[in-house]
Formats: sequence, structure tokens, C-alpha cells
Amino acid sequence: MSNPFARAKYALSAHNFRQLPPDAGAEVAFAGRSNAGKSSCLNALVQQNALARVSKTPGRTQQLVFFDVAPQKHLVDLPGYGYAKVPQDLQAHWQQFLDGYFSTRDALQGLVVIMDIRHPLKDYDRQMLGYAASRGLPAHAVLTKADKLSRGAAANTLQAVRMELQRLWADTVSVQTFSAESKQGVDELRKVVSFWLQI
Ligand SMILES: Nc1nc2c(ncn2[C@@H]2O[C@H](COP(=O)(O)OP(=O)(O)OP(=O)(O)O)[C@@H](O)[C@H]2O)c(=O)[nH]1
Repeated sequence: MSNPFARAKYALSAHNFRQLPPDAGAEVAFAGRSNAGKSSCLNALVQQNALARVSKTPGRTQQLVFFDVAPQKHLVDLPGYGYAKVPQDLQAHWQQFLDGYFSTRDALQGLVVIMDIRHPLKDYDRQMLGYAASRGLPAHAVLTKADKLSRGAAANTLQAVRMELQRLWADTVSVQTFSAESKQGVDELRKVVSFWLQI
């Protein structure tokens, strides 16, 4: 499969509503707990080593980061959440910003939630998937670092998560396994995101 994301490039970072690009075109947001592997997943998706910064220090992505994929087509890297050392007033600011972004952003076509396959569906993952469901937005769960499990264990987790998502949100959330290390699942993720962006 050719890679429609190959020309993705950094566009801007927004700390608040004023800094957001115009609400036009289409965008897909990526969320994940700190250290889940979101930056590595984005880099594998676009096939660039350093588009989204990969860091061993969790929680440093503290704004909405927009990447241009094509004219008025964006990938949006949401703040890594669940990082205990962030001051509480900043947490509150992001929470408010994220709530507003999710409830009002017309360009938003879908949400990808990146989870470490060894720790899926934590509270914040459920919260993000719940946001999407509450406004009828499709969501896609990515169980990354699948290379850390045996094939059988990864398949079992996939099945368990699929059943739980089905129970909670019926058919609005899909799920796959993924590895930025082995590149397993990259094509599947590209298909979902390019369909949402219509590219
Ligand atoms: N084995 C393996 N390690 C991975 C994979 N994806 C990410 N990692 C490692 O997990 C750590 C965190 O990865 P990042 O991509 O920086 O995670 P992040 O979710 O973007 O982290 P924040 O910047 O805190 O949001 C790094 O040490 C990565 O090398 C994967 O698919 N397999």
C-alpha cells in the first residue's frame, strides 16, 4: 500500500482555542497515556523517524500539535495524559481545552487512542473513547508494543479488548494490534486514518 502520509509535516502547536487553525477540512486526533507509544505510532504511520518526538521522558507533549498531511487535512497529536507530575492547574487547563475541542471541533473526523497492549483500557482511555462516543465520532483503538507479547497473548488481548469495546460502545470503536518496532499493523492503521481524512 502506498503511504498517503509520506509528506506529513509539522504545522503548528496550540495551547488554547485562539491558537487552533481554522475549523475547516478534516482532521484525526491521536490520544494516549504518557509513554503508551503515541509518538512512535505517529512516526510509523507517516514513515518518518522524527515527525512526532519520541521521548523516554513521559508527558512532555503538552499542547495540541497539528501536522499537515494534505491541504486542510491534519493529524492532531493530543497532550499525553495521565502524567502525575503535572501541576493540577495545568491539568485543569488541558481538561477544559480538550473538552471544548472535542465538543465543538467540526473538522474532527475520528479519534485514535493508542494503548500499550500490556495495559489496555485504563480510565483515561475510556474517558477519551467516551468523549468520541458522546458526539458520535468514530474511534479506533491501537494496541501498540504488540512485539512485547507472544502472538497468542496479543491475540487474546485483542479479543478481550474488542469484546469490552463492543459492550461499551457497540460498533463505533474498532481495534487493532500494532508495533512501531516490527511495523505490524501500520497498513491497517493507515487505511482507517486515510478513510477518515478522505485522502
Ligand atoms: N518494543 C516497543 N517499544 C515501543 C513501541 N512503541 C514505543 N516504544 C517505546 O516506548 C517508549 C515510549 O514511546 P513514545 O513513542 O515516546 O511514547 P509517547 O506515548 O509518545 O510518550 P509521550 O511523549 O509521553 O506522550 C519509548 O522508549 C519507545 O521506544 C513498540 O511498538 N514496541
